[in-house]
Amino acid sequence: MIQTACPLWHDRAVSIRDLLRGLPVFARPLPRFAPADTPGSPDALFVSWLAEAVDAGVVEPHAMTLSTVDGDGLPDTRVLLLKEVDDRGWQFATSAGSAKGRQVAGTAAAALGFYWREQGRQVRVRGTVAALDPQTSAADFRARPVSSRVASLASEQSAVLADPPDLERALATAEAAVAADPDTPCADHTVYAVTPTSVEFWQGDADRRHVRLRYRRSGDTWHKELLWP
Ligand SMILES: Cc1cc2nc3c(=O)[nH]c(=O)nc-3n(C[C@H](O)[C@H](O)[C@H](O)COP(=O)(O)O)c2cc1C
Repeated sequence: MIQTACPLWHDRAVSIRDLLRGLPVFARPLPRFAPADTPGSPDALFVSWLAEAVDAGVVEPHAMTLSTVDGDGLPDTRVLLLKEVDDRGWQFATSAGSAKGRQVAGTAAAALGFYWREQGRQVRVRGTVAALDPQTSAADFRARPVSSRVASLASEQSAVLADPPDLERALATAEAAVAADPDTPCADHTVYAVTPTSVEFWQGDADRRHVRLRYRRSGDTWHKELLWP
């Protein structure tokens, strides 16, 4: 049985429901968003929002949820880091053999979600997803810090870890391999790109007059539309 030092919730005087209802939301100064002044493509607006998030001190503004669909049609989601946004799409790096890697190999569709809470901003990206060329993945792997390369080489990401010492042994083996040859490649490490078909920018407002702007792609053209909050 797993022992836990966490205090049990029912030792507290307040119910979870009451605690949740009492939590404030958007109770801070939030930026204004004028959809009329936005660029023609969502990438340009995303990059400018990202820069504003960095300037505002948002913690890990490049952390995003990646949602995928498994072979039974069941959605799955997890947090990843955004690696790049360019004309190849919105990129992330992971193990092709992981759960998400297998899911996108089966269903090439994905959604990304960003939440910059300090600014009350959300960005949603929906589209198709594909692995980039192996050279891009290899270059991305080489550019990672040693500890990240060792971790990737050692990991059978998402497989069941039946015996925790297996992980220590795999890390020691990977560490030795990288020490012997710093350019040890990792065939499993893959950069994927999401090609968006729609991108929504959402600016929260304390009075619930949230502003939503969606870009929808039709062929090579982006159309912009406002959505009811
Ligand atoms: C802030 C944050 C950043 C993360 N970045 C990555 C990442 O860039 N790549 C990755 O494979 N996993 C990353 N993870 C771990 C994933 O959330 C996830 O646990 C892992 O990729 C296995 O997912 P899967 O079993 O659905 O394939 C990150 C987790 C957090 C909380």
